[in-house]
Amino acid sequence: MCGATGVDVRGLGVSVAGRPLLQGVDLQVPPGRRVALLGASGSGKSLTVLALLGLLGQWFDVQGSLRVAGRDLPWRQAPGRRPGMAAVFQDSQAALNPVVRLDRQLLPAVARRRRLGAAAAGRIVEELLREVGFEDPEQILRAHPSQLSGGQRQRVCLALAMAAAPDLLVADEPTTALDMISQHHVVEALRRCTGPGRGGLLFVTHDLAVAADLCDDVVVLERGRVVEAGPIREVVAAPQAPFTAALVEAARAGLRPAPTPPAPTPSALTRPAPVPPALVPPDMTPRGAAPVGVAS
Ligand SMILES: Nc1ncnc2c1ncn2[C@@H]1O[C@H](COP(=O)(O)OP(=O)(O)OP(=O)(O)O)[C@@H](O)[C@H]1O
Repeated sequence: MCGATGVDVRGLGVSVAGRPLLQGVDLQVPPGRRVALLGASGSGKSLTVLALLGLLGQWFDVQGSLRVAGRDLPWRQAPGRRPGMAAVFQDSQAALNPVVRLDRQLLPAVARRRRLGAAAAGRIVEELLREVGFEDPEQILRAHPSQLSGGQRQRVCLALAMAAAPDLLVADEPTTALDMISQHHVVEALRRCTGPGRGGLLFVTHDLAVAADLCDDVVVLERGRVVEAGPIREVVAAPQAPFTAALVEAARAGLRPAPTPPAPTPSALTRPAPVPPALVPPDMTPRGAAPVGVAS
């Protein structure tokens, strides 16, 4: 549904009681492209997402235009009515009913969204769960949300979002509360569900390393304004805005291995845990520095 033009936000401004919160935000997500929306806490990422999904409260004044597949859309629309869009949020616990088994949540939702009978919906649910990385979908379907880890719950939410076969998936800080291994599984699931030949992705995060691993482009927000935008590899290699340069430097510092401990024979307890290679985008390692995850 996003057609050849995808999603095109121009001059988005949001204010409340005359106080500007977003100003002149431009954001494009071409079909099948993965775009990171990056910014510090309070920079305006969530407001941008809410505007995109049509979910901003009436008390916000909104300016600018939103075109999806060449069609102008209003800034407010009833939940679930945005054509071609689906979303996952940070709090996967709140997105699922904790006291209802997952099969009783997923099957009716998929049957409704795809207009299928129970048997066909069951097959689609299994396919979706496999796509987000579950080898045994039946075991997941028999579980209650509280029996899953945060990362597993997030992938269930992703499967549910993909039931709508969205042209644009909005993932609002889906990995923020997760440990590195769970984060890796969620990132790989997002990679499988979006990209060329699939829908586009708007990946909202404050983590540049994860964004660089997953996304093609980046839009950097600072205090409600876009301070940098472009292909993420170029931005990481040569950030123009001071804020982006600080983010790149911080990400590099965070990814460097800890100094070698003084003990002559380092044990597993004194060594930094190895980072899965897929979590470390190659161009985040400064020239001359040891690759992350390789014990020095
Ligand atoms: N309902 C509201 N009323 C007034 N100000 C608001 C409201 N919601 C958000 N803001 C302000 O808008 C700015 C952007 O908030 P937003 O939640 O979009 O930031 P964010 O980048 O998503 O931050 P975080 O990463 O912490 O979620 C902040 O200064 C915030 O205080």
